[in-house]
Amino acid sequence: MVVLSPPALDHCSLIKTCKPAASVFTGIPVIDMMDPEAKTLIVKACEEFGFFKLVNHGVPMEIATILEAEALRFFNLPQLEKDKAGPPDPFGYGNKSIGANGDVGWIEYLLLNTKPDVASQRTLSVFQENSEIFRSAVRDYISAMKKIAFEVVELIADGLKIEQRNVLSRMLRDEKSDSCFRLNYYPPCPELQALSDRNLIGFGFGEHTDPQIISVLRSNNTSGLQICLRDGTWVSVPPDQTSLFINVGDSLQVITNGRFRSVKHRVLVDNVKSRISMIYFGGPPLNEKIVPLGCLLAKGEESLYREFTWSEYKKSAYKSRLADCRLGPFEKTSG
Ligand SMILES: C=C1C[C@]23C[C@@]1(O)CC[C@H]2[C@@]12CC[C@H](O)[C@@](C)(C(=O)O1)[C@H]2[C@@H]3C(=O)O
Ligand SMILES: O=C(O)CCC(=O)C(=O)O
Ligand SMILES: [Fe+2]
Repeated sequence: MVVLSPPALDHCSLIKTCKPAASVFTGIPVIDMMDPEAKTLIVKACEEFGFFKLVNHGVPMEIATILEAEALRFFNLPQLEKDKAGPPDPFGYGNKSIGANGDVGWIEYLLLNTKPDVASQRTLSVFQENSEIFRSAVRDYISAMKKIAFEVVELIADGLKIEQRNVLSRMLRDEKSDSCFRLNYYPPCPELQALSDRNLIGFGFGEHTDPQIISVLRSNNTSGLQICLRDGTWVSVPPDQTSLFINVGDSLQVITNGRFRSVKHRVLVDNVKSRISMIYFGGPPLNEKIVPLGCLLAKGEESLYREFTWSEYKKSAYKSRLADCRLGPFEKTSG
């Protein structure tokens, strides 16, 4: 933690020392969803990076553009109005505070339920005139993201040569699937200018892995997202508002017995540009057992993890800090 002289930064907890800026990475796997080889390339990307960019995905850009405009309209409302939609317990508006265990970032967000016509609808109606436009934009976007997530995990099953291609998608398709949706807004942080000489970087969202099976992310054209490569190097992901980015989550790491790795990622803020991102987190039903698929285990290979349900994992994950290794307590070696 760095203590800065007032009045520049009353939010100095959001600023951490950092090694020199990560380089822009040109090696992110790009998967064309229409490519007949997509299934094989997706598996390779999940093994090597736990992350890839999806193009030719067929989601009309307009759906994202409309939602982005509505979200910006919300985040530009007076603070008192936005606060009416909070706190995020579990769904609602959040500001700087991430989760319940002391993590902070230079961020505002809306956490929403992915089930049509429930909490998210109420959250969105609290504050806005014409909130039906926002609600329907959220509904349309979530429904497009669900389709993509189902297809991606079915391609994964194909690529892994699993006979039952719905072995993963059935968990996301289940009406009890515990998925969620997040709209993140990272306002520009002008004070960062003064800090750049001192090698200081502001975090919008600190490093973490996503706990679910798979996350589907779309952002505007502002950079900030970084991923951690297998060798521990942090690299910047070039933004691309027309593409979708897929993250392997902790649950998929377990289901593949570590063959896929959940990707560590984080978001840095910019001093002039705001970033907006929208993420669908595809999770299993609460009572689902998260165990390696038998067909993926080689003869004699044992699970690296003790058996647990998504409900148990989620309970434990939500007690952790962002940067914690959430799978640690479930690894067999840790007793
Ligand atoms: C600090 C936390 C925020 C988080 C719950 C947690 O205790 C650890 C995981 C965090 C995370 C990361 C991915 C998603 O953004 C999220 C909604 C999730 O499911 O796990 C967040 C949680 C959150 O913001 O509440
Ligand atoms: O905003 C982003 O690009 C990533 C945010 C993120 O990792 C999250 O919400 O879990
Ligand atoms: Fe994340």
